[in-house]
Amino acid sequence: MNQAILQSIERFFGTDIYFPRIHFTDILEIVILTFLIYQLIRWINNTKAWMLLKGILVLAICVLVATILRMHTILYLVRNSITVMATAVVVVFQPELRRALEKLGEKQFLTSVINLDGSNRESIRFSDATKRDIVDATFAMSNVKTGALIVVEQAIQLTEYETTGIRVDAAVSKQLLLNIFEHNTPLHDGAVIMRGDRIISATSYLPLTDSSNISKELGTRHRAALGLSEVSDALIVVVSEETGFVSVAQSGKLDRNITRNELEEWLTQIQIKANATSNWMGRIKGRVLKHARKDSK
Ligand SMILES: Nc1ncnc2c1ncn2[C@@H]1O[C@H](COP(=O)(O)OP(=O)(O)OP(=O)(O)O)[C@@H](O)[C@H]1O
Repeated sequence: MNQAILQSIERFFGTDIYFPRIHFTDILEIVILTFLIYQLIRWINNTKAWMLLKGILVLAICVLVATILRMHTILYLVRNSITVMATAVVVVFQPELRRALEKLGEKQFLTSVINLDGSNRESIRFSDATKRDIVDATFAMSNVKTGALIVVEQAIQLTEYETTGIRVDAAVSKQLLLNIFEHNTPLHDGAVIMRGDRIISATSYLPLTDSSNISKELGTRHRAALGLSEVSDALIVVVSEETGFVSVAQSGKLDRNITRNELEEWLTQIQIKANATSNWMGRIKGRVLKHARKDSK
């Protein structure tokens, strides 16, 4: 039957049709390539590389036109300046390239897929009481226009940012958050980092985004929130000192001027995600332990 279909297709196209055999490794290769291309497109979209890509496209069109019209001098110049241009691209995009390599080096890229160091997933879950405290404190500060920057850590550990601030290690409460961000107190500057139900640090310094998409009216507090969201999976809550508006940054995007219900929704989403990861890791750990026990008998 299949042979008959193949023959009629061959007759239709008037040529031999060759269907290669597909192996498991081919499928794996397709999956890996799809994942890498997707990550590359996301990276290009979130950085200045998008502008570079547009520049390269314009240049490619110019070269094509020059080739069609046989403009030899232009083609000669393009041929001879390719090495210089490639070096210039590396120099101009050095911060982006460094960040991409750092991401790989710090295992953040891999830990976002699997937990390599076996760190306790449960520790990143937070309770409903913590969620309520964050929302209450955020909107209490919003009402009186107290600036705040709250980082809710997820799967990627933020140790390098935690160490730029002052260690707190205290249970989350609305009162503590209000106290930390109170004007003219030693801990009010910078960001608070939360892990699970605990505040682990205050006055932490976060990396600033250099994205040109962010509104000009937003200053460094919002730039810091967006910057951290570009290099980690954390959820960052910002209260503007100028307007009292509450915004949330995640995955390189800033959701501005959100309501109380929307903040609750954002926090519930990551709570659900943390639970799912924890259950998934728990199941794998359970199976590994079961096998280990069986082997030792
Ligand atoms: N890199 C950073 N990491 C953590 N916190 C930062 C960072 N940069 C600035 N901040 C915090 O932001 C404050 C300055 O906010 P700024 O007025 O520049 O920002 P903004 O986005 O306009 O916010 P606002 O609307 O609250 O004024 C600083 O006092 C500091 O607490």
